[in-house]
Amino acid sequence: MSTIFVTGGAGYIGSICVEQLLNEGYRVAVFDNLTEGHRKAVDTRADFFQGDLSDRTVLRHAFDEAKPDAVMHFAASALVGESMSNPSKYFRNNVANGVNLLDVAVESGVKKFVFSSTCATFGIPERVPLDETLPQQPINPYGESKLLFEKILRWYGQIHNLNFTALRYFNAAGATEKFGEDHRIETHLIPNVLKVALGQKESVDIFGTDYPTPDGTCIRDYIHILDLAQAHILALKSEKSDFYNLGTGGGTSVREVIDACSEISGKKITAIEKPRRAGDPPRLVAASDKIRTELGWAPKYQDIRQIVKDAWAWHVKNPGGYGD
Ligand SMILES: NC(=O)c1ccc[n+]([C@@H]2O[C@H](COP(=O)([O-])OP(=O)(O)OC[C@H]3O[C@@H](n4cnc5c(N)ncnc54)[C@H](O)[C@@H]3O)[C@@H](O)[C@H]2O)c1
Ligand SMILES: O=c1ccn([C@@H]2O[C@H](COP(=O)(O)OP(=O)(O)O[C@H]3O[C@H](CO)[C@@H](O)[C@H](O)[C@H]3O)[C@@H](O)[C@H]2O)c(=O)[nH]1
Repeated sequence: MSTIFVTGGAGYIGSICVEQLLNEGYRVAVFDNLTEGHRKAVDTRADFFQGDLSDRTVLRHAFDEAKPDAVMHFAASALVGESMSNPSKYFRNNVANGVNLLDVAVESGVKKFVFSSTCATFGIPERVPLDETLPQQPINPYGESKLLFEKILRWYGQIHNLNFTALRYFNAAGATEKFGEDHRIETHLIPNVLKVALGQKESVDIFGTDYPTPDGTCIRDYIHILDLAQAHILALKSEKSDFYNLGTGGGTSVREVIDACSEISGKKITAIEKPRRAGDPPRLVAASDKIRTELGWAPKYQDIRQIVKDAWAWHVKNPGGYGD
């Protein structure tokens, strides 16, 4: 049985990947500083180490105890908008702290590293859907920090013989029965719209209605968290080091997301048109042929309403999130 060391395993995507890894029979050790994550989001079957990636001593201690075969690295600062006002936080956490993790992983003899990268490494793409051959020219510090780490990972792979898979996710969404999305300050579109449906917020903002898209709002490729988790489990088994774009290939505008949330919840959603948010590309949709062909990935959720349905079910059951 393999042991997977999961950084950021108390966060939104990490917690659900941990649950799916455990369901597949892996042993899991979660490492998280709980700045964004929640202790209750850590599956009770996993071991938990509270610590910060900047602290190599604590990190080494956790590796010594867990003795992992592989690392999944979800921990990061991950908000496009915040990165435009506080770039330092992004370069420190996503680059410098990531190098700490790589060093400890290599010293501990880890052979496989799976990294949460992002479509934000591409910036404003020359064409859509985005495949892996497009140039990576980020337009925000968040995307730049993830691109820097991709480059570092390639060097560590080559020099230290570390097998890696970098998954460039598009927009993660949805929930499982037990785990869902609960950020202390919620900036993401779907949970914010659902808060309006729950009566916890009066309205949701639409950031920008003058984009060159059919309805003037930004288009994103929303991928169900379970499809994302499946890609991670396939990546663990891959012997080839590589970079993959990970999305469904379908694009949904901000207005379409709001309509889907209204339909699924049966509630009227008040939306307020606001200026563009800095750092947002107009349209990001994945071409995921490479991961489908090479790793055999096959997403089960293609319809935004199915994704919203699972998110809504979780929010209705947990109106206060994880309650901390
Ligand atoms: N949410 C998305 O749509 C999306 C899309 C593309 C890529 N990603 C990437 O996926 C990963 C997970 O995203 P998420 O939405 O689950 O974010 P999240 O904020 O919910 O989870 C991140 C977790 O990492 C922990 N963490 C952060 N810095 C840490 C540090 N220095 N030491 C220890 N723990 C630390 C936080 O406490 C949190 O639990 C991130 O790397 C993000 O960049 C997310
Ligand atoms: O209240 C809101 C929140 C968001 N948006 C818009 O909705 C779209 C999606 O925004 P959001 O849900 O904040 O996600 P992104 O900014 O696209 O970023 C997510 O998706 C990226 C990949 O596209 C990841 O890299 C990031 O980590 C993750 O936060 C964007 O056009 C936003 O401008 C609104 O109009 N109103």
